[in-house]
Amino acid sequence: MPHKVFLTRLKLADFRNYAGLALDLDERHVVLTGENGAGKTNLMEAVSFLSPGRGLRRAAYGDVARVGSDGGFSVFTELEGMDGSVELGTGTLGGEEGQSRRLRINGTTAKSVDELLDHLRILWLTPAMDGLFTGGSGDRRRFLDRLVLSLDPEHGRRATDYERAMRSRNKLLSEPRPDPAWLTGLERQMAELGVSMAHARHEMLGLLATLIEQNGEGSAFPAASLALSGFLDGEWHRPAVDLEEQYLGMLQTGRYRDAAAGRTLEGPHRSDLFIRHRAKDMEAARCSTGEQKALLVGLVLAHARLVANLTGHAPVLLLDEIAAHLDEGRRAALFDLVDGLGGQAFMTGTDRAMFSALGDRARYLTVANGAVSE
Ligand SMILES: Nc1ncnc2c1ncn2[C@@H]1O[C@H](COP(=O)(O)OP(=O)(O)OP(=O)(O)O)[C@@H](O)[C@H]1O
Repeated sequence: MPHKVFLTRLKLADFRNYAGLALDLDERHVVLTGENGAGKTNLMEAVSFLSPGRGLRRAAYGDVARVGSDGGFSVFTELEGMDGSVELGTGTLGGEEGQSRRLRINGTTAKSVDELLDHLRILWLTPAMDGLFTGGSGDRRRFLDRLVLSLDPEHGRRATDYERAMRSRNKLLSEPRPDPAWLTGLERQMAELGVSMAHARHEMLGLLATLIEQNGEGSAFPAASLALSGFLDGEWHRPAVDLEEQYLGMLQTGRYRDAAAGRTLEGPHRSDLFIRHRAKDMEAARCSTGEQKALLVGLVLAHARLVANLTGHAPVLLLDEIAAHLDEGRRAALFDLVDGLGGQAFMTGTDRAMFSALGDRARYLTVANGAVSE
């Protein structure tokens, strides 16, 4: 059984509709119920800020700070974490400095919010992800990159550096006579970063596929088959150095075309994740709404299991409105699966009765107007 990571205390200040909140928790799951607009998702979003990035809404920090506050917000937690008990505090100061998020670990300022990954992994599933299979490829790439990031903390930096090099190359190509040495330098950077980014994505899909294979069919949630395509397809058995040279060559021969297009037309930023319902052998986008939701739940649970297996620590799960579209049997099966992962899960819904199958495995809290009560 993986080691359990759980929040024992959560404190918010000026976070969305919470002027202030202090909540003591224990190792049980947390069920948040309340009317629409009460602040359930906001509370989950606050927990999602205990991972690097902009949280489960991908929000601008300025939007997160409570309207009427001075523009900063904070999220503080005490945690039984991957490295023992720890206090984590994160937030922004507002004003000019409001754009970057600070992190303090046991009262000491950390170099980067990436250090959160030393203490916990957080995965989430929200209604906004319902369109994952039918929406644009950017959403699926981001979804995949979050999966990779949960196991490989370097992935985020590689992706950011790749994007930065690509933007510089695009800008340089828009100039009348770009410096070829500078261009080659940027392209070499893109080749190294791009290949290692794509490599990490392929590796993640391979691990996930093996885990899904081992678990077989027969769960309440269907198994998915996953494939990445659109960048160096069929080449991933070759050594990374060869692939870097190949991509570098593609960038160099594509300069005129990319200059005309105003963007880089080939690279890992163009690949797409193809997801199929395995038992039906049907692409996910063509499955029914309910089937898509079940596939997504299955995928997130498989990923959570993978994180638990590989790190030895079960991730904290944020499941927003997860029970709403499931029948009673599926709901009970979901709760058993979530509980079986061995981590702490936060779940929201409008009706407490929907969670009855969880019994005393969860703590039940009511949210109203940015306040939480038993
Ligand atoms: N920066 C902010 N300052 C103050 N209030 C905010 C801010 N951002 C959002 N809100 C408010 O927070 C409220 C609660 O939103 P939240 O998404 O948490 O609701 P919820 O309980 O999950 O509801 P639902 O069941 O409809 O999903 C909304 O009324 C919204 O207007």
